[in-house]
Amino acid sequence: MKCRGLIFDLDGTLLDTLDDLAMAANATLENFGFPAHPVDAYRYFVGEGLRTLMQRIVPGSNATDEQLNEYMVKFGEIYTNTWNVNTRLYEGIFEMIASLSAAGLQLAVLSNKPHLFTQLCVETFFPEQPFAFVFGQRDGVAKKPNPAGALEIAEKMGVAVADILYVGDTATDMQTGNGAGMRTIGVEWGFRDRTELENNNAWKIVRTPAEVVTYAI
Ligand SMILES: O=C(O)COP(=O)(O)O
Repeated sequence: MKCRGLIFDLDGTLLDTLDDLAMAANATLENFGFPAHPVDAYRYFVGEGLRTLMQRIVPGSNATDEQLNEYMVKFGEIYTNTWNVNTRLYEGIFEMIASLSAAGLQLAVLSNKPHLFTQLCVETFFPEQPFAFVFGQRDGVAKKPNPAGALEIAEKMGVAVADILYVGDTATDMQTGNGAGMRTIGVEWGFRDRTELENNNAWKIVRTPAEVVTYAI
């Protein structure tokens, strides 16, 4: 075994959530009379949690906390009903998780998506519950790239950080894993490009989920 545990990012790594996130965010903008953004722009808007997403998509940069809270509530109302229209596992993810799980490795998800939506996504797409720990953004825990969530998972797994692979698709993910002292794997099928992963010191960069398995087992 080349590691004892793996932590996965969710949006852009396990699940292609881009269309549904963009649709709900644009519907939120429309609700408040703001212009929509092209779906591809959301590749860069998403990644630092829901509050930051709202800050990035509304015009100007002077929204108050109260306004941001209102936007977040509206987004939540919309996304609750529409999160699963086009969302799907990336090709090869199901098989990758099945192989890692069958090998007895401990698996976890760590996302900046709100915690309840993270749990909903994982429960829906992985009904066989291969992940021992599933954490989205939670009150009281610093979001990624702060390594707090990754370190908490390592402790709960009872595995040294050097024996954990952290897999994600963005600079934030590479910074999180590296900051926790884990080896980071950047995935090319996600929201961002290879250069971003290189510039943020990915230990390895992979083109397919099957390659992750070769670094793990
Ligand atoms: O919803 C977000 O902001 C990002 O979610 P992720 O951490 O799973 O990429």
